[in-house]
Amino acid sequence: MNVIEIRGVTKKYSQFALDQVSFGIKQGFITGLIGPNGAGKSTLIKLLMGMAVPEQGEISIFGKPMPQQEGQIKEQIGFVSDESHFYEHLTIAAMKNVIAPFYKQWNEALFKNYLDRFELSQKTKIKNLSKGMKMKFSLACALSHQADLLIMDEPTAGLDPVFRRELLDILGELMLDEKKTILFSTHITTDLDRIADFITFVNRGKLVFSDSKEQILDRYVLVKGDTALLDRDLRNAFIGIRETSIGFEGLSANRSEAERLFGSYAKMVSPTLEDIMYFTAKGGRTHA
Ligand SMILES: Nc1ncnc2c1ncn2[C@@H]1O[C@H](COP(=O)(O)OP(=O)(O)OP(=O)(O)O)[C@@H](O)[C@H]1O
Repeated sequence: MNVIEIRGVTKKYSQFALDQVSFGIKQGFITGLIGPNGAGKSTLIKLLMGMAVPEQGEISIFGKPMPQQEGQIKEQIGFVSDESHFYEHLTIAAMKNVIAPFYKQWNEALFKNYLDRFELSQKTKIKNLSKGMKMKFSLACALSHQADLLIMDEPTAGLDPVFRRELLDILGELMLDEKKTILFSTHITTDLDRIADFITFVNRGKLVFSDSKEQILDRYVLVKGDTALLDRDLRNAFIGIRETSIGFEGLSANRSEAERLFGSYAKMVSPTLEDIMYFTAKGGRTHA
């Protein structure tokens, strides 16, 4: 079952357009939303959170239309963003008192539990929190109203490796509850190598793919070989290619075709998500 359905969504800014994007987010899994800087990840998340409205297309969350049923939908969403939406002059306790009444299911014991776990004091003022501490507070708030869907915009940006790993462990723990779903945008793809089940990739405002991580890594192949092997047709078989004095590396989205074209003359290796993102962004093309 899909918790989020996005159909033909278009959002235009003066210099950028999110163009006819469609995909679904499956319940019970972690989906990573990836794309290079300026690809449209935050714009997509803003549309999901009702912070921007699409010019075309439809968004439904838990089967309800967004933004028409925004209030009900948001009860079920925990939102974590790297932009702080808190009042800087308030303490954690005072800020919590502003946030908690918005949620019917706010659980004070759970909130205190997360503050202890994240080593945050209720008395600290928001303005005195580091970036990582703000992220922890934001996560504690998102988790304390027992939302079934966690939407996180670049949650690991600016975090040290220790807390990054702790955060990924917490997300892994949450997934033990099969009803929970996490959508997590990042350009640090190694975080997703660890925990994501599905990957949605946007590039220059277009959807490149939205698929299970296994299927993606089965389909794509990185071909490495001598540049003398390449002619124009073979170059065009790649989504993106990098040539150096010692040879070429090219990404193909069709493993069997690459094997047919290059046979044993080139080396085939499995790409990482970072390779897929790099070559696609460099090639500048979208592909199915
Ligand atoms: N309110 C706005 N008005 C005009 N342009 C905007 C607005 N919001 C975003 N953009 C533009 O839309 C493009 C996509 O931005 P977005 O923040 O969605 O990208 P992103 O994938 O989240 O990038 P990053 O990884 O750098 O955060 C950018 O070129 C940005 O300048």
